[in-house]
Amino acid sequence: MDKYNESLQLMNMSRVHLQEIFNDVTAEVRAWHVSTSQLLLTIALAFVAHRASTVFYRLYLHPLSRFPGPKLAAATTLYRAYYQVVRDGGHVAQATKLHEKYGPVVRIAPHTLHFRNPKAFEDMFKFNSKLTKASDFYDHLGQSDALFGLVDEVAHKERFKPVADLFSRKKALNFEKLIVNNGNRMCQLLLKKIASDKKPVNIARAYRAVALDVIQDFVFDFVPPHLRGMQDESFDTLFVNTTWDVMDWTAWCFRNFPLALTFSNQLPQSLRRILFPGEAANIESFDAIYKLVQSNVAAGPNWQRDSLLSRMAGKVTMNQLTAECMGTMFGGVINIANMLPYGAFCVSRNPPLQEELFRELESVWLDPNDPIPCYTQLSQLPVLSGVVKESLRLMHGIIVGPPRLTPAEGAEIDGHFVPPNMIVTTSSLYCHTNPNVFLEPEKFDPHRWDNNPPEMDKWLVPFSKGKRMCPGKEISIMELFIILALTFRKFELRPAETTLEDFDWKVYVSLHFKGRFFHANMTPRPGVAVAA
Ligand code: HEM
Repeated sequence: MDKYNESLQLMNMSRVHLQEIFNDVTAEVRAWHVSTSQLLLTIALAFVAHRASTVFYRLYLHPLSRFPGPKLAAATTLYRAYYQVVRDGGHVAQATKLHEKYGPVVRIAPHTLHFRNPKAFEDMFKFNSKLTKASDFYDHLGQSDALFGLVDEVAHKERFKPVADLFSRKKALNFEKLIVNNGNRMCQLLLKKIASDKKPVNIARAYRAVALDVIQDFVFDFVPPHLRGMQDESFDTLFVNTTWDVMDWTAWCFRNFPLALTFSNQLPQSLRRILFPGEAANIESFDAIYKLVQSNVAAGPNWQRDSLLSRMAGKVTMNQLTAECMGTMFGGVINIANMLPYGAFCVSRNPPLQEELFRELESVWLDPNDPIPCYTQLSQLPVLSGVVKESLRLMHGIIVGPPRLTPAEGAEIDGHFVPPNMIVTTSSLYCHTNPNVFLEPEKFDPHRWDNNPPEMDKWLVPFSKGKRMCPGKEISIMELFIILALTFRKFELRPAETTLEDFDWKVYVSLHFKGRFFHANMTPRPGVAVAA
């Protein structure tokens, strides 16, 4: 609400300011005895001349003009905007097509080069890279003043300090109990649902809800029941819905046309829901998270547990704290809620693989009503490890790259010198589908990971690489192991009206499925008991 009022106030101030400028200009013009039509014509001609000279500069004189690519993309960002907004997150697919035509490096926007060779990923994200985050990408996500989007390395280091060891491997292991508790609750709710309703289960929704509750336990000190993901067996709750709904074309629209955001800010929420559904969901989440942060902070400093919020409260402003909590909450849900249903679908559509995984789990976990074996033991299981790695590989993590800015001295990327202050980008997609490393790369094949081939491990990069890689890697991998182990030890799944085409994706920050949520007929394995 504060954000809304602030924007309204800003708009009113700009309106008054514009009116004053208009009055001044009109008075000046009258003094010169120039007619309004003459003035408008002059302005229009000046505008056209300015645009034409900009296009000329970009095409023939710009530091990137020697790089190949469509002329339209070199001339205007509208080319990229078209694929992002109108073709609904289709720009990575288009960049891939452009690479087929123009080779491994393509100019996809006036100041941006897109690279395809995995070596470019290595050069951009190596630990000592001098490239920095490209701010416009993070600004439009509302993360410019949060860990995810802070460009300034010193400011980022300061912000990360209080939470650094919360993400460490040792602390991640302490977090295992919370993941197991949430996973057990998901299984109990699924059992209840199956017992009361013979229809296929929307397991994708259940996975989104469990991922949400796990990350909430990491981020907040406490979360009231009405904001949890797993309130009941419908898994149909505010954040379960908004973490899905925010991922639509509106984010790209506001990135390319910031005025659209100003316009959207003037609309009542009901109209915004129709015109800009993703942004409406964003506002709903922001307001709810802001209040949640406020109530958590008010309850401190006698925190119930060690959390991102308790570590940061008092060290940053309320707006910064809300952006941190929101960014980490969404980051912790969106990818895991892609990987779990995709991995579970690929296993369940392959009955011999499902049986093999079940037998492997049964060998270390004889009675399904006993507590799940510890993560260290699960992580030694080869079939389960292969399933987790294939889910990570084929869902790609943050598939957009994300974009980086070259330093003052320029940078060498995949053998090309890129001048200073240019944006360079690539995608984990090209590392994960490189046929020289992954034979038949499109195939979900957990056994390709038998014997842990180091070359394949090196190119598994959904969490990115280097000093700004994902600090939530350990927690995420542990979560995938535990939730998939619970699923396949306790249930047998058969896909219901879900096909591989439902997992076709478009691109926002991570990928977003175009089809229906994964539904499965779920049968409890023999001996699985519903808790009283
Ligand atoms: C499978 C799940 C996940 C994937 C694939 C993933 C992927 C990524 C990637 C690729 C980045 C780097 C983005 C960039 O370069 O701008 C990133 C950053 C980040 N991730 Fe994750 N993430 C996942 C889960 C999580 C979880 C569970 C948490 C929190 C517990 C988390 C917290 C963060 C934070 C705070 C950053 C910003 C790091 C920085 O710039 O300092 N992520 N994530």
